[in-house]
Amino acid sequence: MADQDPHHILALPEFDKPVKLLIAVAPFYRDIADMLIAGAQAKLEAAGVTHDLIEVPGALELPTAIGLAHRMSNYDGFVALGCVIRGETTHYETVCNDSSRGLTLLGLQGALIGNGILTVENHEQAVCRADPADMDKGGGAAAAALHLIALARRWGGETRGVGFRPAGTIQIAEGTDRA
Ligand SMILES: Nc1c(NC[C@H](O)[C@H](O)[C@H](O)CO)[nH]c(=O)[nH]c1=O
Ligand SMILES: CC(=O)[C@@H](O)COP(=O)(O)O
Repeated sequence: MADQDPHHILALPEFDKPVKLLIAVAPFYRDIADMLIAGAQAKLEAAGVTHDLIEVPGALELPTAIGLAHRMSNYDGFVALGCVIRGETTHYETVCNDSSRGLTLLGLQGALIGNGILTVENHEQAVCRADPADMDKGGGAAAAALHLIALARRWGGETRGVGFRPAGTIQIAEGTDRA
């Protein structure tokens, strides 16, 4: 059950200022995407935060879409949702590795992202991981984004538009505990 999933053992952070996230979805498998969305939306609602939702064709487009939103809008964080199922060729490795690495590189540049892209061998594996009543990976990705936003607010003030600051230059926001 989702409650047993290690990604759900941290209590959701609480925020004293509004938080807005972007859920970016690659509905290559519509049924799986809908379950991931439901899990992520439930988690964000439980945390009392708002969100927008966009869709792109596939997982390979998720880093580009999130990068655009990070540069051109003012979301506090992002949830990337998708499902990659192995086919006959090596394209699976490309889609998995490049979508994941793209999100990681964006994270290192200051975009606060929870990665809910499933990389599985078959549809059955995807269903139990996407199901909010089972492993709830969509909810887990949303929770991860919220924890990163809480960290950013603890150490660096508002997250909107915050970029990656070299070590030693982070401004400690008034009233927060020093890191
Ligand atoms: N095979 C899967 C894909 N493939 C499509 C790529 O993500 C991309 O949209 C295309 O190469 C055009 O750039 N995408 C998934 O999300 N899941 C798959 O299983
Ligand atoms: C993960 C994929 O890109 C997959 O759908 C491609 O299938 P195939 O390797 O059979 O072309």
